Amino acid sequence: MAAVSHLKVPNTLPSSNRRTLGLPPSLRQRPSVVSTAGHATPNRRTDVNGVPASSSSREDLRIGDGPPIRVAFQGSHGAYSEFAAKTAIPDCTTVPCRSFSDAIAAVGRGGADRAVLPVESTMEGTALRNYDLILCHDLQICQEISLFVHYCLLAMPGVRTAELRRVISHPMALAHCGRALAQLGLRREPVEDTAGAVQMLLSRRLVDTAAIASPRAAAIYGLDVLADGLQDASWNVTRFLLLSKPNPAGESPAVPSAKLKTSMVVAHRGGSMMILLKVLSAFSSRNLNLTKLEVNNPSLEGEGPVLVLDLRGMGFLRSFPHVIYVDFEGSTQDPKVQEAMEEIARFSVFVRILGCYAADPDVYDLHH
Ligand SMILES: O=C(O)C(=O)Cc1ccccc1
Repeated sequence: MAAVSHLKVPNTLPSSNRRTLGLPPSLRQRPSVVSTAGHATPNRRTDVNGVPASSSSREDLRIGDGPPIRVAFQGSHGAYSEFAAKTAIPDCTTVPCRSFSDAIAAVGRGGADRAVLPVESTMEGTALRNYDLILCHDLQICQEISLFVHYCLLAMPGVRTAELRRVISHPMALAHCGRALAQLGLRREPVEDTAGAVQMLLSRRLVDTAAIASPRAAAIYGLDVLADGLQDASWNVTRFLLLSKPNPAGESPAVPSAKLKTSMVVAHRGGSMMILLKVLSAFSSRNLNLTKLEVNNPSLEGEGPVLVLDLRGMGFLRSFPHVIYVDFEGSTQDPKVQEAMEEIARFSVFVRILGCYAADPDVYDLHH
């Protein structure tokens, strides 16, 4: 995906979602944070009907009356993506994969039922190239989950900070802890994933190297936590999407109580600002709330056009220099949404719905 300039529509959460759970003041003004403290699997919010408010009914129907849902993730056990999967579908079985592409391929060949991908974080918006993968494959977005990510500095038992010379972790983790790592004077080396970095410390018995990973990874692999909360920003949230094979009828999830959300990509002929205004108008004129609006920026060097799989017929990849990513509250079953889509189709080159799923504005916190 071309680098995306961040014209982001702030997350406007309905006031009813603003619940705090005794969190430090710095988090109070944010969306509610759901505590997972002390739970083998995170506790779940349910609505008045006792229906888990944020998972689609398909997941809950399968839980208890069929084999566990298998969720493929990139990394090793203890990776943040694995925790995101366990938070989204507590009874799932996780399937570690070498890369995000492998996680998607696992769903395509039936080795997993879902793939979970980190797609954006509060620190640098959609800096992750995982939207490319979603656009290039025929999977659909079926669930979202946001994690408050705590980065810890882990080292082999007994190693002291003064003995460290370098630190290894997933590129995003290294980026999110830039200030702290600069203060520690450690040389940063990116590896596949955070839990994989921990395994590397162990397998190579590295005593001059630390890893940035989750508190869970420290517990799983028995490493010392030399520091916690290394992230530069006090509010460090990563949003993950769960992908599944398209449901045959293409219908929206029958989720009785939660708000539905739709993600889509709009390709256009250029003149982004004018197109942007038209997209905004198509929704605002119908009181449809956007939760994400980002445009690509093909003028940035090294950022080519965006490849999108056109699902019509046998499916073929198309290349678009100008695209806009939109998430909005509502479903394609809603007549007002259908009117907005028809209006957008009139001035764009191509529109693809990436998925319709239960909106989950809460932020799940590993620690609290
Ligand atoms: O490497 C991991 O643990 C991942 O799951 C990728 C990641 C890295 C940093 C924040 C969120 C997800």
